[in-house]
Amino acid sequence: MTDSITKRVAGLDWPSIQQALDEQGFAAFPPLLRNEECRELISMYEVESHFRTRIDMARYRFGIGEYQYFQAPLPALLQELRVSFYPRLAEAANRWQMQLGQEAEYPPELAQFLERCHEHGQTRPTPLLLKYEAGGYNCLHQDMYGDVFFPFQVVFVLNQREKEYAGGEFLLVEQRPRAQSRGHAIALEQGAGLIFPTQHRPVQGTRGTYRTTLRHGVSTITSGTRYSLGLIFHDAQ
Ligand SMILES: O=C(O)CCC(=O)C(=O)O
Ligand SMILES: [Fe+2]
Repeated sequence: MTDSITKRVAGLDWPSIQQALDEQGFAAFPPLLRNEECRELISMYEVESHFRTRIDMARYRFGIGEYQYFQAPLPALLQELRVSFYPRLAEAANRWQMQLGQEAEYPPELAQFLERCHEHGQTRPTPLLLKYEAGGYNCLHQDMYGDVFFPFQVVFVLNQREKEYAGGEFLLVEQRPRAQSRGHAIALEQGAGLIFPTQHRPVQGTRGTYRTTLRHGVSTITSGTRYSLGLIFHDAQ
């Protein structure tokens, strides 16, 4: 009973995910990581040698909490997640480019995309673990780390909502041109994830396609501790 991450990712309902991405810009999927895998990721948080950088969010006024960027080589589980999510998201990314009248620019495999990052001096891995305690939060932001960036990222919540923490919804705010912004608060179960846009998404209007701007964050954790795993596909400068 050890079906691989690759198999589990292939087994997600991709037609519905692609449709949700096109219609609302983001797509949640049911638990993909098992409880033991979530526990293992959480326990990695304390092992310094896994990480290249630790950020105390308050220090930069990013929020209250902390996160650490994994160091290369990534743990096998993360590498497999990044490699297996990428091709389907590249499909969506290229579809969105076409809708905006731009060229499909994302190669079909992660390795090719990372080569492009490396050519632009972006060589440091970006997958990260985040940890927030009661009172913690993550301000609305975007995660670009250089000229080259992938238009989607994925986040997983690693512990049990309502049992181990409360509050701490994932927030996504969409800024529409010449209109007020719309917010989504998304609660994720342990091991479940969300695919969301890094910066923009195309929306079909009555007079053609336009772009909205997205920012994401996390609402205040009201009790307990919340850990999450951020899967970012572009490397950083
Ligand atoms: O903790 C979260 O759910 C948000 C993580 C985040 O900002 C990211 O994955 O880029
Ligand atoms: Fe983020």
